[in-house]
Amino acid sequence: MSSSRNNGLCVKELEVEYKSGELALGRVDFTLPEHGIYTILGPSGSGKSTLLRAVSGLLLEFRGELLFNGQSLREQDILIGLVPQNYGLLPWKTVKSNIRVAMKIAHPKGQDRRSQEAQIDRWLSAMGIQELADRYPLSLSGGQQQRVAIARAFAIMPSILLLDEPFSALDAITREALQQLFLEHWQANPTTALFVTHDVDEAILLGQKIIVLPSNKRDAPEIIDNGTVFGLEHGEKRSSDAFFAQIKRIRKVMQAKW
Ligand SMILES: Nc1ncnc2c1ncn2[C@@H]1O[C@H](COP(=O)(O)OP(=O)(O)OP(=O)(O)O)[C@@H](O)[C@H]1O
Repeated sequence: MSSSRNNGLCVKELEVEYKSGELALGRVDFTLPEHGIYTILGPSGSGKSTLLRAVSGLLLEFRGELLFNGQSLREQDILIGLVPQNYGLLPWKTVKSNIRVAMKIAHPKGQDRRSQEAQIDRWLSAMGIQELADRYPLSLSGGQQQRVAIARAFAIMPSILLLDEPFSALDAITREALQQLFLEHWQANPTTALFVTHDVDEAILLGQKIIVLPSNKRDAPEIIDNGTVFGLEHGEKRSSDAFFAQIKRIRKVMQAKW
């Protein structure tokens, strides 16, 4: 069971049906290697958030199996970070306290107070939001709240990081800057990441593979290898031939399956 083939997050024949009988997520099968990053594209309602909720442990009823490094995900003490669509910040806590609380929950016997505070400051500054440390979430713009949510997700150092359209509220320039920032931090602090997006460019820029969910949940998802683009310098990806070839390929899949 410990062969390298099994290393990472294995999503095996996962299917989710709500009590109403509605299929929320058609069958999905993939293995995301440890410290790898896959992006997930799909039309509205195709089950992208449902997939993340099942992996995160928020959704307990599903068919299929979730394994991490060859063993059931639920039976292991694995730290999973989730950046939900609505950021999930506690409105009654300041930015700094939001991160502090998450770190305390994630690592109850963790660092002493001084190194914890230094760690929080490091993440706030990495996300360019140190001046917001004492503000409350509701006084921040959507983009600022997204930065806090991402800083918090990285600060707890999860083994698995799940991101549900984390850059959706951002203008194009800020979005590009945060994509680069996100990749830099993911490379420096490797974690196994699933990144949901509506944006085809973003899926190609950030994923080693791209999982395209179909609108008909009886159809199989398409899993597209994106190693050629992913291996390029981030700043060179958008202008590469490989990037344009991927856009064409994904558009074809979207025309057939959306
Ligand atoms: N709690 C629930 N009870 C019943 N059905 C649900 C529930 N949550 C989601 N669904 C249904 O499951 C399906 C998948 O929803 P999900 O939110 O995962 O889609 P999505 O791809 O993330 O959509 P979007 O891109 O709009 O965020 C939808 O048809 C939705 O209506």
